[in-house]
Amino acid sequence: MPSKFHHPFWKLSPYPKHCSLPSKGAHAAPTARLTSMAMINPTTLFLMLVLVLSIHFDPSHGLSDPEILLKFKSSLSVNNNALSTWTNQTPPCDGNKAKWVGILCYKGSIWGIKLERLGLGGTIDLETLKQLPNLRTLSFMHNNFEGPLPELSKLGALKAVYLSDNKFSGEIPGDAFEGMPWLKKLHLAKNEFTGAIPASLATLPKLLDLKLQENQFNGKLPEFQQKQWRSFNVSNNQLEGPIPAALTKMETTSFSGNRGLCGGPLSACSPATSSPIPDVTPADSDHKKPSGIVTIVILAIVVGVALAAIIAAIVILRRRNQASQSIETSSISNHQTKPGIKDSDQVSQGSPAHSLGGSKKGDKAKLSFVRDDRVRFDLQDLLKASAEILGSGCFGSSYKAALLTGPVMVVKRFKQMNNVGREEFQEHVRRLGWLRHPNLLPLVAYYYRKEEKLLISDHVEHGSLAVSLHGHQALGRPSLNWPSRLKIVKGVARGLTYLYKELPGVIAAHGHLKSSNVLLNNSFEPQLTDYGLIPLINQENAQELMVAYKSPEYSRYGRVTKKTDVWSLGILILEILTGKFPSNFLQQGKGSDQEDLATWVTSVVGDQEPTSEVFDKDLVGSKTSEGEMIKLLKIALACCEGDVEKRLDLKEAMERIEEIKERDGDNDFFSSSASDHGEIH
Ligand SMILES: Nc1ncnc2c1ncn2[C@@H]1O[C@H](COP(=O)(O)OP(=O)(O)OP(=O)(O)O)[C@@H](O)[C@H]1O
Repeated sequence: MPSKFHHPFWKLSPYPKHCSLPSKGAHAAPTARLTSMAMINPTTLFLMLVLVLSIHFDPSHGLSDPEILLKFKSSLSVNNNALSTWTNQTPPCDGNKAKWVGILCYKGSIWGIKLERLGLGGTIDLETLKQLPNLRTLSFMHNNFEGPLPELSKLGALKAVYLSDNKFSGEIPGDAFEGMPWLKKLHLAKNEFTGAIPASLATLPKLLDLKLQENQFNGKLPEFQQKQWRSFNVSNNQLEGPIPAALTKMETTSFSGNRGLCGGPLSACSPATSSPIPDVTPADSDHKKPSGIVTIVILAIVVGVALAAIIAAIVILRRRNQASQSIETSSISNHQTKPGIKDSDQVSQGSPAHSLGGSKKGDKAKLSFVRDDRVRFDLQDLLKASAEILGSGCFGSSYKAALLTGPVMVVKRFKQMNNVGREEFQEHVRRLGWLRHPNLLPLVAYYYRKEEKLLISDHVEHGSLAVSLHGHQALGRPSLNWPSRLKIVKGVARGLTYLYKELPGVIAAHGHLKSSNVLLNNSFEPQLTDYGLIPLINQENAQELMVAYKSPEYSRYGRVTKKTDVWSLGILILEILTGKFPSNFLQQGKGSDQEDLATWVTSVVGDQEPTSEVFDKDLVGSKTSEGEMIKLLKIALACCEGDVEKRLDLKEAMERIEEIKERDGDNDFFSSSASDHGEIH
C-alpha cells in the first residue's frame, strides 16, 4: 500500500482543521488528488475504493491525540520518569499551553514534539505520529536513538526535523526526502551516517537550514539548487570533489574537516580533482613510471627515515615528561609550605591547582586558551600564584589567583559537567571564548579532565552585584544608588541580548543569571559570567544547580524555554529594586503562599501603584526617580509572568528597559545609605 495514501479517511477532507497553522499547502496535495478522481478509470476507482475502505478499517483509525501520543511513547525506551506528564489524566494541550512535557501546542492541537536530552532510545514510530494532522516539527536531539534514519517522508508536511547528536547510522536512501516539499530545517549532525548525502535534499524548494556535520558522509556533494541559506554545514565528514556553484558563498567552516572538498570558499580544485582520470597516453605512462627496483629502494629509505623520526620523538617526549614531573612536584611542595596561605583558605587542600598538581601520571595538565589576545600561562603558573578562595557556589569553588607575572585570574572548578564528551565540550567552550561584549566577562582559558573541568577568567575588582547589594555594609561600602542600579540593569539586558544573538542554538543562552553571576568592573559596568553552560552541565544535576531549572516553567512542566532567562532577568531586577535576596526569600516563603520574590512583590503591591515600601530602603534620591523605578518594577513583574506565553520576550523587555531615563549629572555610582540622609519612607 503506497504510504502517502495511508491516512485516516477524514484527513482527506478538502479543508484542514486548522487553517491558521502553516498547514494549508500540506493538505493541498490530498485535496488535489481527490478532485481529480472524477477523471480516473473505473478499475483504478475500484482499487482506490478498496484502499479507502482498508484505511477506514485500519485498527488505529480514530485514535485521539492522547492515545496517539501514548502509543508513540510505548515504542520509546525511557530510562527515567522524563515523560511522567504523558498520562491520560490531562490532555496534552490546553489552548496554546502544553500540559505534557515536550509537546508544542497551538489552539489545542499538537504542532510539534520536542524531546531533547532525555536519554531516549527505542523506535521513533512515525507510522503512529502521522495520525497527528498538524504535526510540523520534530526534535529528538541529544538522545540515544540508533539504527537507520526513520522514514521521515511518511510525514510529508514536516517543516523542521532535528535529530542531531544521536547514534543514527547507515546510509540514507537518495530519495529519502522526496515528498517533503515543506521541509525548511533538517539537523542530522553528530550521528554516524555513512554513504552519500541524499540527492533528494538538493531539490527541496524550502530548505534553508541544513546541518549534517560530524558524520561519515562520503562521496561528492549533490548539486544543491537552493539559493537562500540561513545555515549550511557539512563539516567533518569524508566528502570530496568540487563544491557546487550554489554553495560557493558559504563560510569555509561549513566545509572544513573534509579532506577531499575543494573549490568555492576552499582552495581551488587541482585539475586532477576536476578530471579524476589523468589524460595520459600509454607511452607517457611507461615513460613516467619508475622501475620496480627504484620503487623498492625509495620505499626502504622512507620507512627508515620515518622509524628514526619516531624513535627520536619518543626519546624527546620522555625527557620532557621527566622534567615537567619534577617541576610539578617542587611547585606543589613550595605551594603547600608557602607562608601566608592558611589551612582555612582551603587552598592547599582543595584548590584546583592542588588537585591538578596531583593528577595521574601522563595526564598532561595543560590549559587551553580560547583567545589569542592573552598572555599565555600554564597550570604551573597558577600553582605558584598566591591564591584565595572567593566562595563556593553550586558547582564547586572559585579561586582568585594572582600570577607572579601580574594578571589576577579566577579559576572556577566544575564537577557536574559531563553532559558532553571532550570534543563537544571543547567546541562549545571555544564558541563561548569567541564572544565579545562589554557586558560579558570573557572566558580566557579552560582545562578539561574527565572528572573535572576548570574555566579561567579575569578577576573583576568590585566583585559581584550580590555583594554590592547585600554585603556592602559589612564591607564598609556605601549602597548602590538608583543611577548605578539602572545602569546595571541596562548592561545586564544588553549582555543577555547579545548572548541570544550569538548562541541561537542554546535554549537558555545564559541559563544561570543571578546576582552573584553579575560582576561589576571599576566603573560599575556589569559583566555577566557563568553563561552558556546549560549544554555542558549534567542533566541530572541541572535542576539542583542552575537557575534556569528553578523557573516556573521548569517546576511545572519540566521545560526550559527561550524566555526562561527573561524570568531570571525579572527576578534579578526585583532583587536590585527591593534589595531582597531571592534565595533567602525562597526559604522564608517555604511552606507559605509566597513562592518567590515576584509573588511577594505582587502581594505587597496588589492592584495599586507600587509605593516606596516595596523598594530597597537604601535607594536614595528616589523622590525624583520614583516614576522610573515604578516603570522598571512593572517591567520586572512582566518578565516574571508565570505563564510563558504572556511573559515579555527578551526583545520587548530590552526595549522597555532602554526607554527608562537615566538622571543626568550623577556620576557617583554609590549613594550614601538612606538612613544617613533620612530620605526614604
Ligand atoms: N571573575 C570573578 N571576579 C570576581 N569575583 C568573582 C569572579 N567569578 C566569581 N566571583 C565571585 O566569587 C564567588 C564564588 O563564585 P562561584 O561562581 O563559585 O559561585 P556562585 O556564583 O556563588 O554560584 P554558582 O556556582 O551557582 O555560579 C561569588 O561571589 C562570585 O560573585
